[in-house]
Amino acid sequence: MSTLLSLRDVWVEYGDRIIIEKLDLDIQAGAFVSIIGPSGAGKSSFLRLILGQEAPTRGTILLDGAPLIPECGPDRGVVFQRYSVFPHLSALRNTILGMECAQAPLTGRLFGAARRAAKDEAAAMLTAVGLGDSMHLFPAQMSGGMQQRLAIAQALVKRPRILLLDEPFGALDPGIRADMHALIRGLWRDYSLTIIMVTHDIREAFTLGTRVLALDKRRHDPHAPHRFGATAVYDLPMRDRAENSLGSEEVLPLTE
Ligand SMILES: Nc1ncnc2c1ncn2[C@@H]1O[C@H](COP(=O)(O)OP(=O)(O)OP(=O)(O)O)[C@@H](O)[C@H]1O
Repeated sequence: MSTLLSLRDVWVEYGDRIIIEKLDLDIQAGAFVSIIGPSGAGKSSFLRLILGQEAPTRGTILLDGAPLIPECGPDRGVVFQRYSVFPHLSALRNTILGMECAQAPLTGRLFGAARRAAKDEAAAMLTAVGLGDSMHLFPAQMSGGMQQRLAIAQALVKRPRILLLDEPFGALDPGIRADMHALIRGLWRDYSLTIIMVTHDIREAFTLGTRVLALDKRRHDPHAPHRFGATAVYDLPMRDRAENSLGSEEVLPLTE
């Protein structure tokens, strides 16, 4: 597997607060990386760096060996725990909109053949996430799990290579979450994605990840809590992609 992302001596600081310090990391194409760590460790900040929403205060991030441009590119998609959709648009229109913004950034609209192609692709993606029968529903008519499926469809319809998940299943019931685990594993395999997922659920991290990274501070100063930042304190290889894919239909019960 080739190296997709390289972080070298990456620091994130807000004023005099050090959030991430000296992070050195290589992420291989096709990996499913779970990120765990205590609240405030900088997990979401880490995702924002990869998404290009923020630039590191110091250090370099390379994507395919070239410096990552600090702007959200179409090669990276993201799904958050709390998902905001356009309430006045159906699932299908919400999904098409994602493509319109990517393909026609100036007008935000596609026309003619391009629009028909976008509609077909959006419909195929909604079917892939299990919303084939719900394309015409509005968000208010959908359950939390269905809305997260829609969020995943919106992210994937732009065909990103990297999918960033920020506690995507945290607000869902355990049963629904298990279904979502099977779904995300299948999509990861079928679309040859590289996934980086932040989760507070240790079991979820170990069940899904080919690699589990724990972000935390190595050093604490009780008098100056922000003097030291978090880094990768554990980096655990779990299993390879083939092994992980084998279990994609298996739904593990979650105990909470
Ligand atoms: N734009 C910002 N300006 C100042 N401080 C920030 C900013 N963004 C994040 N922080 C601080 O950085 C720290 C890390 O935040 P982050 O959201 O990355 O942590 P996290 O590990 O994802 O936390 P949680 O698990 O609670 O979601 C927090 O103390 C937060 O207050």
